[in-house]
Parts: sequence; structure tokens; C-alpha cells
Amino acid sequence: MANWTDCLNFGISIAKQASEVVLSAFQQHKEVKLKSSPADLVTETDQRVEKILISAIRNRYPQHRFIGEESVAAGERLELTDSPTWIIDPIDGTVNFVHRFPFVAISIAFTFNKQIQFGIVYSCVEDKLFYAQRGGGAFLNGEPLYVSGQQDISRCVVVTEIGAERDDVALSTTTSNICRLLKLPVHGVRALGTAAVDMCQVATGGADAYYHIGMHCWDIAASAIIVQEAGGVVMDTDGSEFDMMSRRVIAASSATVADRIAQVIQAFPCCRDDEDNCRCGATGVN
Ligand SMILES: O=P(O)(O)O[C@H]1[C@H](O)[C@@H](O)[C@H](O)[C@@H](O)[C@@H]1O
Ligand SMILES: [Mg+2]
Ligand SMILES: [Mg+2]
Repeated sequence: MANWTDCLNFGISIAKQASEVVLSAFQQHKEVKLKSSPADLVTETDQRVEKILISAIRNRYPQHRFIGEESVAAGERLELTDSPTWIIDPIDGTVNFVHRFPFVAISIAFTFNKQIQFGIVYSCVEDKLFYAQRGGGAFLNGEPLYVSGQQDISRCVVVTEIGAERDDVALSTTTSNICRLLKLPVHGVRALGTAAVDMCQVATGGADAYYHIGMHCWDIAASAIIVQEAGGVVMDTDGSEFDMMSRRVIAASSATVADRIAQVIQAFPCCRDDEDNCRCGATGVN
């Protein structure tokens, strides 16, 4: 059984180093480019942080492979193999970063044999380091994390996102899902603007569930294992097993709450991340 602890520790150290780049740019003016929609932004800092992370990892682990949000956006093929693979979102919450809304994270997941072995989500402005290794528990700044265990949907705070998809079908599905949950009722619905930090709230017990349709593997792969190792449940919105490439996810404090949300919400169609002609994450931005 391979032990990836050295990779995890290296990942944490480079996430903290890279966050210095994010924080030094946070208050500065940013040049913004558009990707898949007018709400899907990228800055030079996103691209620079991804290059810093990948070159540092490649230098230490030359045989490892990468799936990086901005590399895919620049046209690199997205292919998950059995090889050790780093799945990187250099800035999760780029809209927040551009607007100086203080929830931006570096998200790094690591897979082997296509199974997530560890995840790191570093919320830079908050200085909150979430991480988990398979079988080793979940932590926030070194303290163990546990989900709320809530079983009653009417006592839940649910986190979701109004993503970058702004076509009529996505918007009507997204808003009707929120209305259906509010009518159950749930205690509240929240959105921080970063899928990774949203989902980590479930691991802390501060939220009881998170769901999203349309995000990408790099948005949620790290936080998925953090929720699982905190005792939570992660699955597809249709109730099937979690599939990080499907662009649909429910993370919850319990299977009861996850199943209830799967009954209530609907998904809009979007191509899989690993679909060859899926151009949702890539727009040839250089
Ligand atoms: O900020 P990025 O890395 O682009 O990720 C966001 C994604 O683009 C949005 O569609 C989602 O709604 C956010 O939750 C992601 O964090
Ligand atoms: Mg993201
Ligand atoms: Mg990003």
C-alpha cells in the first residue's frame, strides 16, 4: 500500500508558498480574461500560480501527471489515468479574487489508480488550511474536523453555487433548486463563491450539505476527500456513486440528508470533464 504522506506534506508547503502570490495580488488591479462565460474569469495570477505549483511538483516528482484548470483552459487534454496525478485549481473563487471578496482558495487533490488519496484546500485570505489523507482523518489548521451528523433536512444549512453557466436552462434549474429547498424548509442556503471552501464548510459542521451542478473536477476533488474523512457522504446528484468528472456533486453530513437533497434538486445537462469534445473548461485562453 503506497504511502503518499511525503506528497501531502510537499503539497501543503507549496500551497502556502503559492498563497503569498495570491495575497500579494489580492489588493492589486487585475487584468481579467473570460473563459466559458461572462462569469467565468481568469487572471494572470491564476495562470502564474498554476505554473508555480506544477513546476515545483514536476521538479520533485518528474513521473507524476497533472490536471490543471488553466492548463486545460489553454487546450491541454484532460485525462485521468492510474498514474499519480495532481488535480489543481490555482485560485478557486476567481470572481471573488477579482472583486476582493475574501474567499479565495488554492485547491490541490492527488489521485493514484484514479482514487483520491489526499486533498488540500488553502483558503488564503482566511489563512485556513483544510486537508485530509485517505484513512487519516480531516483537519483544519491541524485540528480534527467532523461533520455535523445532521439527519433532518429541515434543520440544515445548505451551501451551493450560482455557477458560471448563465444560459436559461442552467439559471432556471439553479434558481428552482434553491426555491425547492427553501420551501421544505431548510434553515438556510449559502454561497461563498468558491466550491472548494463551500464544500469544506460541511467538513467543519458549519454547514450540513453542499450541492452543485456545472463545476469541474479541480473545484471539488480536494474537498470531497476532506468531507469524507470528516465523516461525511459525497455522491452524485442522481444518488449514484461520486464521480469527480460528472460535474455534479452532493456532499452532506449524513446519507439521509444527501438522499433527501438528491430527491429535491434537478440537474441541468452539462458535458463530463473527461468528454473529449467538452470545451466547457477550455476556451483557448493563453
Ligand atoms: O473560480 P474558479 O476556479 O473558476 O471556480 C469557480 C467556478 O468557476 C464557478 O463556476 C463555481 O460556481 C465556483 O463555485 C467555483 O469556485
Ligand atoms: Mg474553481
Ligand atoms: Mg480556478
